Amino acid sequence: NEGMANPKEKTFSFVVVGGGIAGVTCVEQLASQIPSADVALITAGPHIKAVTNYKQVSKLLEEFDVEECPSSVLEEKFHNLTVIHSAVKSLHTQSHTVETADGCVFGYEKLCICSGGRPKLLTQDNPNVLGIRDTDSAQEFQKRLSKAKRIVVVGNGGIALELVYEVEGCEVVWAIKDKAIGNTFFDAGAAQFLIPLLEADKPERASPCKRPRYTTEESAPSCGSGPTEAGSALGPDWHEGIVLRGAEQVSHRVLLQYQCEVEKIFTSEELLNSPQQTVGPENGSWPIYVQLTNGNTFGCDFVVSATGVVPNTEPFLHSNKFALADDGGLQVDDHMMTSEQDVYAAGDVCTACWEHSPLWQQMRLWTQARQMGWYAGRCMVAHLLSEPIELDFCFELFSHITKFFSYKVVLLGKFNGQGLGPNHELLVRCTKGQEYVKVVLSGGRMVGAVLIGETDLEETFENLILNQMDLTPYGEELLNPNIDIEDYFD
Ligand SMILES: Cc1cc2nc3c(=O)[nH]c(=O)nc-3n(C[C@H](O)[C@H](O)[C@H](O)COP(=O)(O)OP(=O)(O)OC[C@H]3O[C@@H](n4cnc5c(N)ncnc54)[C@H](O)[C@@H]3O)c2cc1C
Ligand SMILES: NC(=O)C1=CN([C@@H]2O[C@H](COP(=O)(O)OP(=O)(O)OC[C@H]3O[C@@H](n4cnc5c(N)ncnc54)[C@H](OP(=O)(O)O)[C@@H]3O)[C@@H](O)[C@H]2O)C=CC1
Repeated sequence: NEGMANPKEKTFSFVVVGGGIAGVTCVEQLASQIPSADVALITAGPHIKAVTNYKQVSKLLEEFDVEECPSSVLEEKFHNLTVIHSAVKSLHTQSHTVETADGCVFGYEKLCICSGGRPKLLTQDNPNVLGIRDTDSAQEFQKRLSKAKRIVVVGNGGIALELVYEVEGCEVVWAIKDKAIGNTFFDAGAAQFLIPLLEADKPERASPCKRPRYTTEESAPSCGSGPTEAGSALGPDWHEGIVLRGAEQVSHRVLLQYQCEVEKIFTSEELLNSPQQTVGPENGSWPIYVQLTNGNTFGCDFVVSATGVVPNTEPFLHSNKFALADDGGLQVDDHMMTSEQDVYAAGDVCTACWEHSPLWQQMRLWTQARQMGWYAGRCMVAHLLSEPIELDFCFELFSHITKFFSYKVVLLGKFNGQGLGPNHELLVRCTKGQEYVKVVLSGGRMVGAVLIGETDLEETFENLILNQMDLTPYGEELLNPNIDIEDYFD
């Protein structure tokens, strides 16, 4: 048995792998619910992520800040917790042990894998194609941007939306596959509402920079050595603590390239060696060139591949038989259990494979990482104590609060009509520069909503979605701004 090659350092009741929001929330549950149980958090990065200023906005909507802090903060809070800073190299489910990069072996009764994800880059090993995930990659991006005149951003999800709005002083060529911006979060109508903000100069910030939340200056104690391991994912407002400014004296300059993908990425040397290449007027003067499928080629300082995440599963797969989902995540059931005995998973690394509520879908977000970590911890405790446990209420309805282009954005349920086919109708109310409200109705009942701006509708709409009331009699009055909708349904 490979796992027994090294002597076991210690056996814990619970071991959690990963110091991101899923792992830390899981550990907090475990350590607080059974104070007599030995709990270990094994994490590759030097810091851990902690949820602060948690606020329950409504039944399901939640808001919180995330702080990167030394693990001692957690150990001081929970005396039954040990934090081990080393990457898990292998897992041996037969012997219930994990082995870390520095050769230590730890036993577990129950294990939760919360190893997150990493950027799904367009190309690997190209120093001019960057992904943004953790503090180090954000700092590298910031450093490269400060000298850049033009960058190409590829992808149409969360990171791209944030970057194209936040980056100043640098031309941004934004290449997206779709007809409208922000396909993972909203539809063409919402995109139309937001587009003018990309064309205008950015308003001056009242307070230019908040306290930087993400720093790697102080090094945390580690039981391992070797190259820096990937840290936890960034999260809400990550860009507020750092200056995202290029080398030019401009505010926004975004050149959108719709409905295209990257055909080829090549260097100026490759360009000179293939004279048939058709490129723009700056032929040869950029470190890297991106040829798009729409026939346009752009020279740039570097490319940001904001093209999604891949679950971090590798160290756990070797010699185990984990069932994987199509997106590469560890399949988990409605108790956050993987296909291997006594092994649970939560956060970006897992794929929720239970039969979902008709109003919920998985998205790899802070909120879901926190909810899954919390629920996985509760399940692990319940199973250890042989107690029953039911799927948590938070998985009834998808809910997310975030900010794009400085607007508050609330997403509820099937906000983009996901999976509903043509069998749904939309009601939209839009006031340019102020708010965009979209409601998705199916069979006369509200199944989703997108709220951009200070609409104050989230709680009422959440209730209407949860209680599945037939709204047919109200018709378009539902969005009549002259009616106080809360009174309407009292
Ligand atoms: C730039 C950016 C902005 C984002 N903005 C938002 C936002 O505004 N709102 C939102 O809801 N979500 C946002 N997200 C998504 C959110 O950050 C993630 O969904 C969430 O952090 C996932 O948490 P996690 O704990 O599953 O994984 P992670 O945070 O990735 O943590 C994984 C942990 O596992 C550790 N690890 C990995 N492999 C090993 C190993 N082999 N051994 C030991 N430890 C290991 C890592 O060091 C890390 O500590 C953003 C993501 C990025 C990259
Ligand atoms: N405010 C928030 O809530 C934020 C959340 N995040 C989260 O962080 C994680 C990482 O963000 P991000 O990288 O933006 O991931 P997302 O999953 O949000 O978006 C990825 C985007 O890239 C597109 N894409 C995928 N492959 C290619 C390709 N080969 N060529 C061109 N486009 C491609 C996808 O299109 P398609 O879907 O059609 O494949 C999609 O538009 C996500 O989990 C995201 O939810 C990040 C920032 C902010």
